[in-house]
Parts: sequence; C-alpha cells; structure tokens
Amino acid sequence: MLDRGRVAATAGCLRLITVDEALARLEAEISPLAIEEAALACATGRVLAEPVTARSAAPRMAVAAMDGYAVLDASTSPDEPIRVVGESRAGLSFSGEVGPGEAARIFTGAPMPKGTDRCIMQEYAEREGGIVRFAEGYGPGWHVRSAGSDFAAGDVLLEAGTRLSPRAMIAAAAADQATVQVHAQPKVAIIGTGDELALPGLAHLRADAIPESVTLGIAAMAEQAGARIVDRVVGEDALPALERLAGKVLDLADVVIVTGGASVGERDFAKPMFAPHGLELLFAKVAMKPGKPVWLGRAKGKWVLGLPGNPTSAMVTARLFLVPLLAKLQGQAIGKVLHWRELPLEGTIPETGNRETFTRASWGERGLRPLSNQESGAQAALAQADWLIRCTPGGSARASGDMVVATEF
Ligand SMILES: Nc1nc2c(c(=O)[nH]1)N[C@H]1C(S)=C(S)[C@@H](COP(=O)(O)OP(=O)(O)OC[C@H]3O[C@@H](n4cnc5c(N)ncnc54)[C@H](O)[C@@H]3O)O[C@H]1N2
Ligand code: MOO
Repeated sequence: MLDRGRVAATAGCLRLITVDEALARLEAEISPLAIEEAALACATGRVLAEPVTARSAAPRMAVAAMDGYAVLDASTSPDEPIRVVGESRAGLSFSGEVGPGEAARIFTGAPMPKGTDRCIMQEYAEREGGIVRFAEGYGPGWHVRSAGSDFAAGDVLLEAGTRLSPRAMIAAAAADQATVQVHAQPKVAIIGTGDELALPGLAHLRADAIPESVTLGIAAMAEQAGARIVDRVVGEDALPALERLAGKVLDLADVVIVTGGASVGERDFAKPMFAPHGLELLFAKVAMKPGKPVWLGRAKGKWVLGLPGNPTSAMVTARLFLVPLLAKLQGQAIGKVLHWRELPLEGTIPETGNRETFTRASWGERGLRPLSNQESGAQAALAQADWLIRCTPGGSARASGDMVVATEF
C-alpha cells in the first residue's frame, strides 16, 4: 500500500523496512506498462508480452548436415562406383528421385532428395565426371537433420516475460515471425543533485568540484535492464529550481531517479523537490548497508526512486530496487532479475551489524572474493564488483570455504 499524505508529513515517521519487505511492495504495487507490437529487427532487449510460436517446423524437411553426397544407405558400399544423378542446394532442392545405387550431390542445409537417407561427407568421396566412390570409414554419422528435429510447427519457442537477448533473437526469427508483442520500454529520467558535481573532464578546473559519476552508472544499468533514458541532468542544490526540474521530468518519464540528497542534511532536497507534485512514499528507508536512505514513491502517476549519492550505495540500491522495478514495468517477476544462489566464499567477511549487508565481491579461483574497499563512497572498486554477497543482520563472521548467498551485481 502507498503511504498516503504529503512527504513532509510522512517522511520522518515511515519506518525502516527490510530489503525483502521493500521488494514485496514493489512486486505487489508495480503493474506492467502497455503492450505494443514491434518489428522483430527493432526489438532486441525488449520483453515479450506474448509467447513466440513457431509458424513451421525446423527443419521443414530432412536436410543434409554436411556438404557431400545423398545416398540410400542400404544400397551403398565403400569403393563401389555410383552414378551422380542430380544436385540439391539449400534454397534449390533436387526435384527428381535418387534410385538405389545412385547419389545426389548435396550441400549443408539442402533438402535430402527423395530416395535418400544418408549424407556422406565429401572428404570420403572421389569424383570422376558423373561417377563417385566413397572410401572406407565414412560411417557412422548419417549427417541428416530430420524434419522437426529442432522444433515442430506450433511449438512455443519463447515464453512471455522473456527478454529478447541476442540468442533469443535467433529463436524468434527462426519461428518465422516478423513482429512480436512486447511491453513498452520504460522511459527513465535521471537527476543528479549536488553543487560539487562537474561533468567528467571538467572537475579539475573548479576548486571543490568532483566528477559526476553516479548518473552515468545508473543510466547504463537502466539501459541494460531495458529502459530508454529520456533525460539525464544534474540539478543545483536549490529547492525552487529542483521543484521545476522535477515537474518537467515527471511529464517525460515513467520512472524518475534522483541521486544524492537522500540523507538528513538541510540541503538534501531529493524528496522535497517532488512534494509539490504530490509525492506519496512506498518506502522511505531500508535496513541495509550500504544504501539505507533509498526510497521509492509515486508522483503524478510516475514512479520516483531516490538513490543515495554515495556511488557504491547508489549502484547497490539500483541493482536491488531499480532493476526489479524496471522488470515489473516490463511484465517480468522480480525473480527473473534477482536470483540469489549459494556460492563458496574465498576470503573473509566480518560479522554483520544490525542492517542487512551487501558485500561487493569478484570471482576468485575457488569462489567469491570480497573486495578490500567496502566503503560506500568507493568508485574504483565498483569496476571489479561483479557480485553482491548478502549477509543477514546479526550474522557471524564468515571464513574461506563457507557458503554464502549472492547475486550477480
Ligand atoms: N547525519 C547523517 N548523515 C548521513 C546519513 C545519516 O543517516 N545521517 N546517512 C549516510 C548515508 S548511509 C549515505 S548513503 C549518505 C547519503 O547521502 P545523500 O544521498 O544525501 O548523498 P549526498 O550527501 O548528496 O552525497 C554523498 C556523497 O556522494 C557524492 N555524490 C553524490 N552524488 C554524486 C554523483 N552524481 N557523482 C559522484 N559522486 C556523487 C557526494 O559528493 C558525497 O561525497 O549520507 C550519509 N550521511
Ligand atoms: O549506507 Mo550509506 O548507503 O552507506 O553510505
């Protein structure tokens, strides 16, 4: 349930919830965007709203799996001269029939002519004019792909909820479909906040400036999760200007992400900037480390996600809440994008405090290796952080070889 009421009145009193509770609220509250038809060639990365079904079997008829000669196995023996009566190519099959003791020249993917059941690779063939002989040792492979051996007409090749990955594109096209039904692509706007932020490449020119990094990482993660970035801006720390900016991006996007300004300082404007637009909070703080100040709300019918400004905190909370949010908008269940699995630890993790902790790790030789820099402001270490290890509050210290629960970051 959305906590009704104005932000100013509710932000302080909304209780800290667990990561699982926050995800359960996301799962319950977020409905998919509309369904639309897309040309298959333009649909890479989109999520199917309806299954993709094969129009015909593949292969449609038995075809050769090698370049060589199509023969009837029972009437073929090594070193016997055989008459070549025709040729079958992929796209241009042999219309005649091959009799016993005859052969047809054939190429990979070409239909097996009537009367044949085996393809002998050309490496075993010695051809002289219209006659071919096969050397001893051409068995045991028959090198024929039978009709429907890949899939039958009417088979569901891709279920609804599947993202069209490069491999799934092959299956969809093989189904002989020109268009697919997909969920609309979530439009995402990202606002970074902080007077210290400068465009990468320009920070060194101004005292006290730092390169703005967080919105770039968040935009990349959102795009990978299927979103289209419609705006990415850095707002100055002044409430009236931020309120106007919030109004503008709420009109453009399905999801507005605001980074920084999430904690408790007087200049932390992330929530207040959405107050005049009727922000209602779904949750306002999560019992997690890093990332406690993460919040999610709704304003003008759009989702608003507030991420902490610390780069590692922002990326961890985006992985745990933004990626599931975008999945839900595209008709996927959260489990599709957040799989927790047990893996061995290669290294140590200290005992967990009172918040659920997400330790950044890389893959070592025998398991997950926690990175030495676990600061929430870390930036260099993020590039190696391929995994997040999840440790429950109050958990004891972990040693090498222990099994831990983790997800890909
Ligand atoms: N008194 C308290 N202070 C803080 C609390 C608290 O509960 N009480 N929470 C801490 C936690 S936890 C976090 S996380 C941070 C979150 O802070 P904000 O979301 O308000 O973020 P900022 O203060 O704006 O920035 C934090 C840090 O990150 C840098 N930053 C911010 N945006 C970017 C960006 N786009 N690119 C690169 N770096 C960025 C910023 O310069 C700061 O260094 O608050 C703690 N404080
Ligand atoms: O918990 Mo904050 O997100 O570490 O720095």
